[in-house]
Amino acid sequence: MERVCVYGSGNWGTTAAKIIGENITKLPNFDHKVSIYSHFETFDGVSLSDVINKTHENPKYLPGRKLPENVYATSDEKEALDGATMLVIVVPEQFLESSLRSIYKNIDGRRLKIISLIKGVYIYKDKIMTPTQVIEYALKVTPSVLCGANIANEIAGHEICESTLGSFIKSEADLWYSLFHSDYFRIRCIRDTYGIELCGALKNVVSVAAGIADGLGVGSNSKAAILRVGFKEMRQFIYHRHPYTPPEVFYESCGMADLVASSLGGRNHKIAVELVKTGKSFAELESEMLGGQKLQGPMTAKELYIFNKHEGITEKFPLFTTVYQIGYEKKDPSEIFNVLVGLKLE
Ligand SMILES: NC(=O)c1ccc[n+]([C@@H]2O[C@H](COP(=O)([O-])OP(=O)(O)OC[C@H]3O[C@@H](n4cnc5c(N)ncnc54)[C@H](O)[C@@H]3O)[C@@H](O)[C@H]2O)c1
Ligand SMILES: O=P(O)(O)OC[C@H](O)CO
Repeated sequence: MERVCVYGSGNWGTTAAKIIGENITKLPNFDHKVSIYSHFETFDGVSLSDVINKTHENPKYLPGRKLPENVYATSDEKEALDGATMLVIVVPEQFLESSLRSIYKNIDGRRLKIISLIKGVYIYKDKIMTPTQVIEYALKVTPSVLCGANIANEIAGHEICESTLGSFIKSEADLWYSLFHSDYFRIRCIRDTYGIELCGALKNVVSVAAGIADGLGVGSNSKAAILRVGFKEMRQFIYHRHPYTPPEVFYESCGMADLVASSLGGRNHKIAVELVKTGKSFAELESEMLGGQKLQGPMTAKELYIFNKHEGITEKFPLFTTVYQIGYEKKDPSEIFNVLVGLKLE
């Protein structure tokens, strides 16, 4: 019998629990109860997990969407993980390492099947690592990954979309597929994880660039040019790190589609528009506008910059570098268009 725990009760974590809670009641060999680990916080003076359990709604991170009654939240990690065999890790990248230390302590050496829904990267000295690599290092399992053009609020409203499930273990991919795939959330599986995750992280930087372009009030042609350069830098960076990345990674939901969706309606895009209009910092805008949700794009731009500088390759990634400089070094936002340069036949 499999038992599922969703680790994280943010905007996407709550939506993932909703999808799984809806699907799981049709699946034999699964405990139909799904736990959500909710980092302790209060909402209107009451513990958020108590509010979720009483109202079947997460009013802080996914207001207005009912969760199925078989989904329950707890801020007691031991309770959330008790008996779990399958773990969905969906915390903002800034909390992954501390979360893994707690998970390690609370699973008593059990080997869990894990899937990461996180979009971000980590720099350790001269290495750049993806969330599944960090999880693998900490918990000694090979996680799968789910990543795509997946703006949580739309999926919670059952709007049709696709997502990419990456795994190297077919039996686990089949289980994750049965938990996530539905009429409105269409899962396509491929044999990869790192390329998929790097797409998910890097597109956040490109969607910041797209937001900067929109904040400057430019038209569709200019924005499309920024997306073209961003997509090119994503491919170049991913092949630089993982030369054997399967090409379909770029053409599945986790690649091109996520880049487009995030650059039209994601949080990174929205905040970047305001950065240009108000001159405030990403940190100020995040706390003023996101109600506790976390931005990943600016952080990833900084991590990429540190890594690329160490490798001596910042000039090969002018868009990634310029996003970092606008966000952290007060470069003028209009300089984003300096990444569009002419090209003559050789
Ligand atoms: N929201 C989306 O549309 C979406 C879609 C696809 C992927 N993602 C990715 O999913 C991941 C999680 O994003 P999200 O939208 O669920 O979260 P979110 O941005 O809503 O973040 C808030 C979460 O952080 C938790 N938190 C705050 N402080 C913490 C701490 N000290 N330790 C642990 N947790 C803490 C909060 O409890 C809450 O669950 C991110 O990597 C994001 O890029 C998000
Ligand atoms: O809202 P964003 O910018 O964090 O993007 C959310 C998802 O990654 C879209 O797929």
